[in-house]
Amino acid sequence: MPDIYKQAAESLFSFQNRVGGLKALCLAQNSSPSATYALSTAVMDNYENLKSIKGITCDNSMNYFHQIVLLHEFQTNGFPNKRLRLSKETRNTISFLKANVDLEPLKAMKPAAVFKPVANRYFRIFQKTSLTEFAAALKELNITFTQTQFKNVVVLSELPPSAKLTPFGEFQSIGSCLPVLCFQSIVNKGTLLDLCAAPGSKSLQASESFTVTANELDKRRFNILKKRCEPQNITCINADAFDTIDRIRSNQFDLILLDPTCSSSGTYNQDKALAQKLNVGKEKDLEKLVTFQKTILLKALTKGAEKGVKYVSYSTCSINDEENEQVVEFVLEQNKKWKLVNVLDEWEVRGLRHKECVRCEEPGNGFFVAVFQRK
Ligand SMILES: C[S@@+](CC[C@H](N)C(=O)[O-])C[C@H]1O[C@@H](n2cnc3c(N)ncnc32)[C@H](O)[C@@H]1O
Repeated sequence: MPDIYKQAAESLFSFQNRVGGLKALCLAQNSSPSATYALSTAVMDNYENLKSIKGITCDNSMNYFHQIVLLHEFQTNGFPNKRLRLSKETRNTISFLKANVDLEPLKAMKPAAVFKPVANRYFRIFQKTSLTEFAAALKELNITFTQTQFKNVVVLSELPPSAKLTPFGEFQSIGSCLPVLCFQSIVNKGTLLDLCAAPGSKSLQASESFTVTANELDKRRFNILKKRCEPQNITCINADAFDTIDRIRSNQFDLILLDPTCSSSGTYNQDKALAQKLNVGKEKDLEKLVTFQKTILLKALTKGAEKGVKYVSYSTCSINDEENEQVVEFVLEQNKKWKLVNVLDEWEVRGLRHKECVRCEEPGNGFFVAVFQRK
């Protein structure tokens, strides 16, 4: 058994430092990535309670997140068994907590009062999954689910060990599901190029309707993408999206999905205090990020128009106008061959100045999607 406590602490620490999305960071861990993700998200749900415990090192350091993870474990199962192969850091953190923190209030809290999820826990059910089988599996785990407005996206009452649900679908937030749901509402088949694809959630979702090619620049993230996507017959390319766009052949792709690196400010809005403290999305490199987003989208649209692409989606898990509507306005001004297409009428939250676009403003699941159609 690997030391998932240290791995979860590392993932949460990197997530806080905006190295990447929590899911991708956990999946990048060497061993038991799914268990690490389940633990990390459970800690996030419990974070408001854990951070109020007196005596911990409140400095947002790796050590702080290690303490938070172990407090969560202490509260749910007791401190990890000494016989497990725990790292020196985990053993030291347990000793620190035992010596410096009053653990009694944690023991006294009832789990029901403690586990108040901050963000909804979404699950995307595969199209091939029978709802009856899925419901039966959840019943066995004592978990309930509620349907969203999309028939294959549900909210789970709590997070089960992810391996138990692997046959039925994927953990994927409703915001992250939106780009492919938008495409599926316009066309029902075709070829799709996902330009910034790792860790592969949208490529996997898209592969249920389209023939998908998934492109990723970062070698480490590409390896995760490949491991997840190749078994689903998705072609994976490890290259810079700018080069891949240059290599598109005429009529090779009907659709381009562009979900580039962003500030991830939408994933932080579940903890307003933390977001403000970090000044998420308003940091000095926002400008650099926006330049990248504008350049790559413009290139995808320009080449796409030449090579017969019919639709391009642009999405971010940011809630900033600068990374969303302003990027859309910039490219529409620069390239007159494309127009915005109205998507998902039934989705109520729309773009700030463009009712064609969709936004998700739910805490922790902030998202934006625009779909362009070739005129
Ligand atoms: C927001 S994440 C994509 C998430 C993914 N669409 C999913 O749903 O799982 C952005 C990805 O773009 C990749 N990326 C950044 N610049 C790139 C480039 N120039 N070419 C290809 N991929 C790039 C990053 O490494 C990162 O994996």
